[in-house]
Amino acid sequence: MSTTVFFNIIQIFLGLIFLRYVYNTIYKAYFGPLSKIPGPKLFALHRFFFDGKLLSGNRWRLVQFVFRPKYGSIIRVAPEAILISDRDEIKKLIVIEDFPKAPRYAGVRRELQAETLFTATTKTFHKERRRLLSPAFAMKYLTSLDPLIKICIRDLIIKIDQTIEKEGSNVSGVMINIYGILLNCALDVIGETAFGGKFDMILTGTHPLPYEAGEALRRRLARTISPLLKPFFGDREYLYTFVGDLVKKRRQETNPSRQDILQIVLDAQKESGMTDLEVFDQTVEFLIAGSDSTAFCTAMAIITLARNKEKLQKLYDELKAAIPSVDPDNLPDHETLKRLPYLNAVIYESLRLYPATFGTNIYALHHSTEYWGEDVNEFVPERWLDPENIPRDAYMPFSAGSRNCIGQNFALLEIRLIIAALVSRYRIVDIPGQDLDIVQFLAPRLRNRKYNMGFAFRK
Ligand code: HEM
Repeated sequence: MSTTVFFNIIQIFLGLIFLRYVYNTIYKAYFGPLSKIPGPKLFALHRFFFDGKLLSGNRWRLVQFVFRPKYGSIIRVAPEAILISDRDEIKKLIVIEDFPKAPRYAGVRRELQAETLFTATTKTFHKERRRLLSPAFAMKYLTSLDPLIKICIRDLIIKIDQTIEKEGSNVSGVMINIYGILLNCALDVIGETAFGGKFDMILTGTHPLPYEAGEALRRRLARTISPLLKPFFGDREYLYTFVGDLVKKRRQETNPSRQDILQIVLDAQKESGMTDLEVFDQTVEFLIAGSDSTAFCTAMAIITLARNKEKLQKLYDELKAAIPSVDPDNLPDHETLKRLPYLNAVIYESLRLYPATFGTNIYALHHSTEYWGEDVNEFVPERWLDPENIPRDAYMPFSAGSRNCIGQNFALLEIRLIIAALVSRYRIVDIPGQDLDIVQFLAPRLRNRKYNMGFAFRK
């Protein structure tokens, strides 16, 4: 066979493969089982169009403000992806049918096969891992983590106090980057409760571990684009060494001094035969799942309060009656805080307006006039004071069903303590003219991790 004929055959062969691909793509988009679901037809051709929009961080805006009004509560956004914001359909999917998570979650694993609680796609694995780790987040156990969380809130107050004392305060107080400082606080809290000690992010502003955990996540996501990228985006050594040393040190203690999340994971290891790498994966996962999300929610609650002065005053009045004074060595008691109706109402309402969710379209569920009424976009904590007002199944800031957030009580405890401490101790003033530029890559956050607010001591 001549070379020309050989190349012609190869060309025809490749041409046929290409045609088959084009045919399948078009067939799936226009005639496949999902073709009846409304959505942008271009996006139905290839996942690339929807994924590509993620790079700017503004994909959530496109979904909420362009697609949702145009296509309704069930939208096809890729050949095999739909977004749902109808409460009955969401419930059916994640509670009643309890569908497993999509295979794409594997992308954030260390290795494609290395399942973790958050990324588990196998039901049996998830059930067992959840059973093993649940004690770390049980309400009773959280009470013993309370003093560890307070160590970090103490730092938060000391840091803000020092800034006010150093810079003096004018009418609107000293400028504090509320988002930055609350992110540091959330990182310190996970450090203190799951990594044997806070990272001192609040006091020093830097520690390699949180950076390295974020870097590992970015590298893992990059690897999902193509396995060929693995040599360029491999994991770095630091995380493994840090966690490895920590675990070794803890195991050497005959009578572990700290009953923290790390200890629960190590106890679970004894019971289940988890490998050291699995212990590593699980602790790093808590850092990733629990820091940006909690920081975002706490910061949005404080910012929204400061923008609604009457509500801020109402909260202050409630706190003042319940906890007369707050200082670094006298922080509010969570047992008292969890019973304060307006504090809880503020937190629930802020989580409604700014949910830190992934997956299904919870943002649209929380912003639906059909469920919440005409004031859906307003900050109305009062709606939470009467449980009858809350629409059933239309509120899921921590998701629902078997894959709901294992850390939700932990997060609520932390958010209550922080908001109560800040509102009781400081006069907090919004500084107008700043953009609340929310971007979402995995969880939502403020674009530059920055929002300045005025802080002064309350008289
Ligand atoms: C306000 C703060 C938080 C919010 C809004 C939040 C929200 C969520 C949501 C919506 C999910 C479901 C995700 C999905 O379906 O893919 C989830 C799962 C999870 N969250 Fe959170 N979370 C918060 C704080 C935390 C904290 C503090 C931790 C741990 C220390 C944590 C650990 C986890 C884990 C491990 C899962 C996976 C649970 C499972 O699949 O069984 N979260 N979270």
